[in-house]
Amino acid sequence: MSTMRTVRVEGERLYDISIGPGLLADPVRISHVLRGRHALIVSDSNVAPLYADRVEQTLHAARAGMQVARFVMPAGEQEKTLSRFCQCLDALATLGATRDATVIALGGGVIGDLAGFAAACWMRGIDVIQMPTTLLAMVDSSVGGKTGVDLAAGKNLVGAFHAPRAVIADTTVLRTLPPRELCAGLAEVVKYGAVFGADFLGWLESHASALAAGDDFALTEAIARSCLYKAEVVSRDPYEHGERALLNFGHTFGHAIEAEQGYAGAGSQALNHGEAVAVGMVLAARLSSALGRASAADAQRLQVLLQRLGLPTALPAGLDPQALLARMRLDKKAEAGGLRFILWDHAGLASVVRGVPDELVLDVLRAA
Ligand SMILES: NC(=O)c1ccc[n+]([C@@H]2O[C@H](COP(=O)([O-])OP(=O)(O)OC[C@H]3O[C@@H](n4cnc5c(N)ncnc54)[C@H](O)[C@@H]3O)[C@@H](O)[C@H]2O)c1
Ligand SMILES: O=C(O)C(=O)C[C@@H](O)[C@H](O)[C@H](O)COP(=O)(O)O
Ligand SMILES: [Zn+2]
Repeated sequence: MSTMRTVRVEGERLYDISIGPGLLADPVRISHVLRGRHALIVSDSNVAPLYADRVEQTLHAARAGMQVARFVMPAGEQEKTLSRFCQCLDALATLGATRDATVIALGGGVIGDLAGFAAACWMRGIDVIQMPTTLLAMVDSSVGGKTGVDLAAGKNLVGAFHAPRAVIADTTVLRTLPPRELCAGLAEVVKYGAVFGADFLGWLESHASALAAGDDFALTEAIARSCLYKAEVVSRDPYEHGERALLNFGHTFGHAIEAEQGYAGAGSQALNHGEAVAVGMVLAARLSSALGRASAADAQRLQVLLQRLGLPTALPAGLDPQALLARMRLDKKAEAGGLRFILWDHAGLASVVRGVPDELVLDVLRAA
């Protein structure tokens, strides 16, 4: 990958997303966004052995006299918990982190969400620099400032909006990403095409093989285009009062699946976030079609693309439709008046819809 790309996120907290090879070892870029004398690198048991030394060296080179500590937690969605969050705060306390300290979130979306939430809460808010190491984190979770942790009762139920100081995405780290995780990231990429860009959806169809094979050029292009879509939306609606909710396409079903399965992690058979969103988008498209919005052919087109990208599109066996529906009632889009879904109209267009009958949702789940 040779091209360097920058996407700016506007709004009350303006920041840049830098995308390109070798950025974890670039002290100049990070020196512009580093303050104070304390930095806590938050990472997981897979990523830290690969990349934490490199980042620590870069921090020292960027700023003389930096005190750098690490909080390394076990990998996996099952670890995105309040108890790990508390341990992360303890690590900030041990470091003696002052209000000008920086949290470095080095990892996938689990690390980005948890570390970002710790940064949001420590002394009521310190800087976080997102250094995403999965495709999913590069295209989605590192951007936009949603942070938080899961509860057994549901995904991301505790959290805060806390925009990063910067996002630094070193694309070379994708070479060590397991293929299953690469595919998971492609699900969120497809989401942007489905919801915002018919042209982009077509581009994804014509580059599906290259993307699934991890082609450098195709991935860099997909990351930059996804970040542009997300940056535009979160710049206009940072706190999800309106159109930002469209980024939740597929997530009402997807989050219910993740929680009902007990979350992905060591020894678990559960779908990971990207996979659950892939299934969720297919179900949302079918629900849209059952309501006379999207055509059945469009729903089928989405399913075929996701399958070509190595993603599941069927509900895992053994999940009870009623239990999934009950999970959806704790979705953050739900209101006292009932569920709200992001439904699909056609490629590039989706809407927030209230008043979908429970029976129709159950029909879609039973048929999946
Ligand atoms: N805040 C947001 O806006 C937002 C958006 C989308 C998703 N999310 C959240 O993100 C999470 C999913 O993120 P994810 O898919 O990145 O999962 P993840 O963080 O669990 O990472 C996936 C796996 O890849 C490993 N890994 C990461 N980078 C690697 C690398 N370069 N080389 C080798 N292994 C590597 C990790 O250790 C982990 O085992 C979910 O919790 C989801 O809710 C948040
Ligand atoms: O940034 C957003 O807004 C999103 O909805 C992006 C989603 O891909 C992401 O999974 C997010 O964490 C879901 O947010 P939630 O508010 O439904 O928990
Ligand atoms: Zn998501």
